[in-house]
Amino acid sequence: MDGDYIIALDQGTTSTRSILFDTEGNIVKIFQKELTQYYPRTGWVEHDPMEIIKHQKETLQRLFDETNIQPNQVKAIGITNQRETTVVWDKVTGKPIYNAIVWLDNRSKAFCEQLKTEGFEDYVRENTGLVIDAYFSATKLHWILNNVPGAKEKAEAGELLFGTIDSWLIYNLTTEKNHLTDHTNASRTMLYNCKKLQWDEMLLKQFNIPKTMLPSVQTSSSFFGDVLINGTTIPIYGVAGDQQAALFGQGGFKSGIAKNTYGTGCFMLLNTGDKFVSLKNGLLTTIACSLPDQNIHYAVEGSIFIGGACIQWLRDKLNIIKEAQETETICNSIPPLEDVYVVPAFAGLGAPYWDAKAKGAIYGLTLDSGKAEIIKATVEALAYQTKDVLWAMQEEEGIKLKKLQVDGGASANGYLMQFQADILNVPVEKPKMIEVTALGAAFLAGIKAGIWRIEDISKLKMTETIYSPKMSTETRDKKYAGWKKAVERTREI
Ligand SMILES: Nc1ncnc2c1ncn2[C@@H]1O[C@H](COP(=O)(O)OP(=O)(O)O)[C@@H](O)[C@H]1O
Ligand SMILES: O=P(O)(O)OC[C@H](O)CO
Repeated sequence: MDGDYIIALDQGTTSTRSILFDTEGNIVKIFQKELTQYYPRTGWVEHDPMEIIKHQKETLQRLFDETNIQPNQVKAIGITNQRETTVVWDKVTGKPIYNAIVWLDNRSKAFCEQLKTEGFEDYVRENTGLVIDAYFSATKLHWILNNVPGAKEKAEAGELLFGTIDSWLIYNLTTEKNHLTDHTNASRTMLYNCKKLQWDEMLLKQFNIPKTMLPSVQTSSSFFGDVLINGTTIPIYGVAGDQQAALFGQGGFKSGIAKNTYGTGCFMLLNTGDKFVSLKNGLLTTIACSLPDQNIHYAVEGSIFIGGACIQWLRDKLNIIKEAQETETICNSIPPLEDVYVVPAFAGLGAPYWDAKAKGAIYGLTLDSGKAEIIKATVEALAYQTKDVLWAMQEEEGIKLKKLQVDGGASANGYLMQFQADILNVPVEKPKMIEVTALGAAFLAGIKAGIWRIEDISKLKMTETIYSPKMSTETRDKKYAGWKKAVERTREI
C-alpha cells in the first residue's frame, strides 16, 4: 500500500483546508485559507460561495505543486463541510444568486416563531429529528426564494439548484457537475425525512420549495464524481457534514460513542444506533455517517452555536488578544478568583435552550476584573455550554459518559480541556491529531477506495492526553450554579 494517499477537503466556517493523508492516517501536508465572514446586518452571517470554491481549489492544487506526490498516487477524495449553510445557484450559469447564508445566521427567526405558533413543531421533530430554528437550511432557502428578485419564478421553472456546502463543492469540483449530497448533510436541512430517508413532501410544500432544486441523497461512503487534477481524475468517495465526520473519525460508528468538537461552534454527538427516536430536552436527532450495506445509524446531537467563535470575538472585536493560542497562557496566569461568566449568546442560544432572542452578556465583574478575567471566562464558557448539553443528554438518554473524546481547533487549549474535565467530572481524551473531522472524511473515502476496512479505523487513532477531573465537588457545583444563573439572567433581558 506504500505510496497511496487520500485527500480530505475540509470546508469549515472560518477556514478552508485541503489535507493529504497517508494510509496510516497521518497528515503529510496541509494547506489552509481563512474565509471572509460578512455580517451585513445584526444576526446575519454570509459567505461568498465563489471564495469558498477559489480557496478550496487553490489549497487542493498546492498539495501537488508543493510536494512530489502525483495525482495518480491519490486514491480518493473525501469532503467534509460546515453544515446547514445554504447556497442557491443558477443551473445554466453555475453562479450563485445570493451569498451563502451561514448556519449562524438567524434572519429567519421570526418566520420560525410563526411556524411554531402554527403548530409544526411536533411534525418537524418527529420526521426530521430537529427543532424549528433558523439554524437549519429550510428557512434560509425559503428566505432566498422570497427575497431575491425573480428567484421564486426561476425555482418553479426548474432553473435553480439548492445545496449545502458539500453539494456546492461537488458541483464545482466534479467534471460531471454532479448535484448530490449525503445522508448527514441532508439531515440538517429540515427538509429531509430521517425516518423514511427521503425529502419530505409535506415540508417541501409548507416551505414552497420545488423538489427539482434538491440534490440526490447518497450514502456518505460512495462515489460522488471525479475531480480532474493535472490531467488525472481522482474520485470523490466520501462526503459528510463536519460533525458527523468527526464522530466517525473518533470511532463513533458504533452506538454508545460520543465526541465533542470545539470549532467555531461546539457540537457533541453520541451514536445511538439504528433506531430513529425524536428527542425532547432541546437535543436533536441526526443521521450519522452512512456506509454501504449497513443500516443507517442515528446520533443525538447538542449544537452549541458559539464555541471558538467567542475566542475570535476577543481577537477581532475586543482586540484583547492577538492569537487564539494566547488564551491558554492568560487563563493559567491568573489565580482562580471569584467567578466571572461570559454567556456568549451572540447568535441566540442553541442546545439545549434554543432561544433565538438571547443576547450575549458578562456577569460578575468587580474592580479587580480586567482583560484576563474576561478572557478566562470566555474560554470557560465553552466548557459550561458543553456541560449544559451533556446534562440534557444524561436526562434524555440516561447515559453516563465514562469519558469525553474531543477534537477541533480549540481543543488545543490545555486549560480549556482541564477545565472541561473538572466541570463535567468526566475524563477528557484528546487525540494526537485534532484534525479528526478531516480524518473522518478521509476514512469514508478510504473505505470506498478499499484502503481501509471499518475495523482498521479504531487502530489508527492515537490518544495523546487524558485530562482527569481534579476539581472538588463543592467548587464544581458552585461554579456551575453561577453559570446557570448567568444564563437565566441573559434569557430574561
Ligand atoms: N488555542 C486555542 N484556544 C482557544 N480557541 C482556539 C485555539 N486555537 C483555535 N481556537 C479556536 O478554534 C476555532 C478554529 O477551529 P476549527 O476546528 O478550525 O474551526 P472551524 O472548522 O469551525 O473553522 C476558532 O474559532 C479559534 O478561535
Ligand atoms: O465550522 P464548524 O466546524 O464549527 O462546524 C459548523 C457546524 O457544522 C454547524 O452545524
